[in-house]
Amino acid sequence: MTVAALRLPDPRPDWALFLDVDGCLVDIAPTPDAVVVEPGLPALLDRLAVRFGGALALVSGRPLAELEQLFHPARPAAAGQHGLEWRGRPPLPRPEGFEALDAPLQAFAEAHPGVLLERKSHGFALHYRAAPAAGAGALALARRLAATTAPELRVMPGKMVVELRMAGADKGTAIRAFMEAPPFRGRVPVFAGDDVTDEDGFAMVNAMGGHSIRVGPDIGSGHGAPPASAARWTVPDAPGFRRWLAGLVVMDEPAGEGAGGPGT
Ligand SMILES: O=P(O)(O)OC[C@H]1O[C@H](O[C@H]2O[C@H](CO)[C@@H](O)[C@H](O)[C@H]2O)[C@H](O)[C@@H](O)[C@@H]1O
Repeated sequence: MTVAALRLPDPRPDWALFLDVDGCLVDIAPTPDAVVVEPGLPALLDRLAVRFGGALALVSGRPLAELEQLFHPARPAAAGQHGLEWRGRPPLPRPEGFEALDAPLQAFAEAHPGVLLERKSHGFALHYRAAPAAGAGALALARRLAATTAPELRVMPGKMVVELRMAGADKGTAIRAFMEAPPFRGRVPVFAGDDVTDEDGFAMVNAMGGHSIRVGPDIGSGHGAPPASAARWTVPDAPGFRRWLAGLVVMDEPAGEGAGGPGT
């Protein structure tokens, strides 16, 4: 099993940066719309994009429109909804049974005070951060709906959330797609994430000879024991990750790999 190293890789100008949003670029907040973007962050993203030859992308579970709103006036490359949504590409058709999910999910939210239903164009998220006892029920409901009503949807537990999203893409396939074209092609992929939903991204950059960075210790979804993470590097928290990110703007010329490299 991989054991994440307790430090971060030495930066190199030939990196392509892939960044998760919640829990990395912004701290986890009580509700999705309560997150706070640090005032200098949009400008930092712009400067990093320049630093890495344009090879910087957000890879998030959030819809693209929200990413653009959050980081305005910066508008970095981005894949939304866990790799299902791409700027400039026609939206995918909605999966069979999608509309029929709204009513039972909304009924669950109404029956469990504190549970919040987030609607996306190709998925739903039942947030139970304010009602942790509802987590098991939310997961059971999502599994039942996926099995009986919408077979193209996948159940994906995350941080105090159960997501139902269309199959066919994930953060790993999103990173691979970015890496197939300029300005990403030929670079070393580096992906940072904090949640179990980021594991596909970690596995992909590992397979491509890149760096996987886990932000924070609690990669688990809250459902049972935390799964082992494929990430090879780790940083204790999101503010620490953002400090490291800020340092990349002023990095020296190629330093090579740090002594010892990541833990294995
Ligand atoms: O892939 P990400 O960019 O990390 O997005 C994952 C999900 O993040 C949001 O939910 C999470 O963050 C909220 C705000 O901090 C928090 O309240 C919630 O408990 C977390 O699960 C977002 O609402 C989802 O749509 C994203 O898929």
